Amino acid sequence: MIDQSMVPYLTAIVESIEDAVLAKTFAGIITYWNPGAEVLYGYSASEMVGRHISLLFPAGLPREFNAIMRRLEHGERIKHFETVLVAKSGKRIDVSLTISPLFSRRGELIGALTIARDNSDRRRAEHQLSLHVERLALATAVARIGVWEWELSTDQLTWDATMLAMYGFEPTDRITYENWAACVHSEDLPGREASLRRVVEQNLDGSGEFRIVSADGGVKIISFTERAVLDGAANVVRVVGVNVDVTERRAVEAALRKSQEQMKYLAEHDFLTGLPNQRILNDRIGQAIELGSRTGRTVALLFLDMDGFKHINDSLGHPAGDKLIQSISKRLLDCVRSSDTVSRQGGDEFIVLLPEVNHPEDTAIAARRMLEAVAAVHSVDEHELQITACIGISIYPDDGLDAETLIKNADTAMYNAKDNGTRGYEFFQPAMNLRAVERQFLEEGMRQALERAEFVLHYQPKIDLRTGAITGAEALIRWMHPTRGLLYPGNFIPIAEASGLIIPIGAWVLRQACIQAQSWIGKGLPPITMAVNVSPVRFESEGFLEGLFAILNETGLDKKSVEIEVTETLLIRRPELTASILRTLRETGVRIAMDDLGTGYSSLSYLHNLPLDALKIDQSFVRQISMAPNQIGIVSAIILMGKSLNLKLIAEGIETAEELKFLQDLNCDEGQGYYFSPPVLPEQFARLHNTGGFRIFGDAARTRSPLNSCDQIAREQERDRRRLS
Ligand SMILES: Nc1nc2c(ncn2[C@@H]2O[C@@H]3COP(=O)(O)O[C@H]4[C@@H](O)[C@H](n5cnc6c(=O)[nH]c(N)nc65)O[C@@H]4COP(=O)(O)O[C@H]3[C@H]2O)c(=O)[nH]1
Repeated sequence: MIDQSMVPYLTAIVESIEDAVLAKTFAGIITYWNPGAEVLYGYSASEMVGRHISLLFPAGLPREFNAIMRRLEHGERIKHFETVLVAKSGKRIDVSLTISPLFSRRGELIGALTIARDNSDRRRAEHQLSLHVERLALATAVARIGVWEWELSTDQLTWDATMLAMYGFEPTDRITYENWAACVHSEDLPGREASLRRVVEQNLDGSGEFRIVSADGGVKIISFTERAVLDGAANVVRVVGVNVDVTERRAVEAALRKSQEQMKYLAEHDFLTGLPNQRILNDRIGQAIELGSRTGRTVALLFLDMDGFKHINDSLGHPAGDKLIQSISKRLLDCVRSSDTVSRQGGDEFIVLLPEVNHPEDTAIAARRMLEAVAAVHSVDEHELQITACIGISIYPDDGLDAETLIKNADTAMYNAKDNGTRGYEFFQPAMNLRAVERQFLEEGMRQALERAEFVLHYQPKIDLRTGAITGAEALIRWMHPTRGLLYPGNFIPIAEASGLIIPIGAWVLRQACIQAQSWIGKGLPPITMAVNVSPVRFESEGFLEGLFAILNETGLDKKSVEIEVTETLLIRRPELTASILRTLRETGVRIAMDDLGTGYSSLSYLHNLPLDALKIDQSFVRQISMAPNQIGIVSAIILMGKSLNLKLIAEGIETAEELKFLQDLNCDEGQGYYFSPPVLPEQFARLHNTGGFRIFGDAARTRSPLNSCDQIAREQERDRRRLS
């Protein structure tokens, strides 16, 4: 029994605790309601005392109520009965109830005392936990993370559904260590078992990758992590682990790696030939220089450029041009060692790096080998193509200490090789740089020379070698350079050709020559043929014919009075195109002369296929008449062949009476040369023409030039020329 004196204290305790305390009769009528109950349920004591407890029940009496009452009748105390009650606000509250029976003095059950504790927070926490667990399960399923446990005491393996699916097991299959081991790739099993041993025996975490082989032979790559679970005495009792199927990820990574490698390759190699590009070449030159500076070895750089590649590309199309470049690149690779680098600079340019050269002269051997390899016939589609190349060579350390200088100097040497055109390769010499600067200077000047009217034409008479009459004039360009004085074509035409400036310059020459011829006719001079040199570059340029006809129409000169002098190189480079352009020209009446005959490499035999009017015998052959009489057979042969093709023969550069006599004897039709007159200004030419030409006697030795000053002019020009070259 409770000491009555304690009642106030007990009441104070019950009134002050946070838990809800209520007393009710056996019939369920509330007889006591503490402040904690007011807070929990929202009802005040006055509202609840005398009311039935079922007011708090969500939907009538809970099923367990009667059972609880029975247990209370037996004097049992109900602990932690969890249920849901409804507060005044209608909110459902999770509560944990402790219900104690209340007996009368006579021991009859008269009611119950209930202590309710708000369980909402704990429930929420539990709910959150179960959500986490669910999410984790979902995440492991989505991420295809398989989870497993190995209970060491029972040797029981537990796998989740992802694990089973990963290994191809059915949910009903019994998983044993042996089943698992049978799935592991035989090469990886020892490693896996060692890892498990380390976990079990040494409590060391394991992780890594291994392969499993499915029943159909498919291989999966599995990433694993495993760890020991310890008991209170730090003994390993369980091993838990996760498996992730990373097969696809590894495949994607491999594909990504491959595409990155491909991108790197493309960034460093020429797409057409697969050769290293400029970037890699620069690196390799840098490495070679570094090595060379330590070992004292020389490094050689060969700059190759194809001759006339553009024409092959234009006439046969880019696909054929590309195949030719590929064929050339293979040949070049065959010429060098694996330690050498062949790189393509774009277009038809290649650079070959020989990182270790004992003697610079050895490079000449390599260069000759490359020239031969390039020159051999290339089979491209149905075509048998031939192409030549020029090579410029620079040597480290003599010609430069860095990649840029070495490349620039090899390039300069290559241009010199093109100009000299004999061996096909040239070693760089410092003087070449001066020439390159000079070329640059002239090219820049030439760009303005047309506008500033710095070009002039001189005219050299062509003479009928039987009568001495002037039959024509050859227009020859000169450049009145503002600081250098009079420049001859040899000084600037090659630069104009290389830069393309020859196209406007050539058009100017033609227009000027036609205007001059018209002007002479206007002054009453007998009509003559006006010969104009046409550079191969211009001849092959787009719109050449249209431009030429436009000028002829514009100036009104009779087409039959115009003679185009073309060189043999055209025939070698693009025989079909050349023949077709020449035919069109010829049909309109324009005359065509083949210049510099015999200086190129063409076979004379195909000349009969071309629509020619005249052959010009180069002055080097004419010179042989007086300088090497034993070799004059070739002049006779050219004349005889020309005659047989019904072509007019014009000898160039006649300087002596002896040469003239010889040519006359061979029935050469026409000639020009200092013996008669050098190229002269238009007024001088008009005066010459006015006199009716030259008196030619049967005895050539007595032939006289009508212009006393001719010898003088020729001498002065020769002097100028020597001074300039
Ligand atoms: N030693 C010697 N030389 C003689 C004699 N008679 C004439 N010559 C020179 O020989 C060259 C003949 O011209 P080419 O063979 O057409 O050779 C020309 C031609 O290929 C080219 N050329 C000249 N003018 C033009 C032009 O307007 N356009 C183009 N594309 N080329 C031109 O420049 C070359 C050189 O022209 P030039 O310096 O004017 O030199 C001219 C002329 O002055 C002689 O008896 N002895």
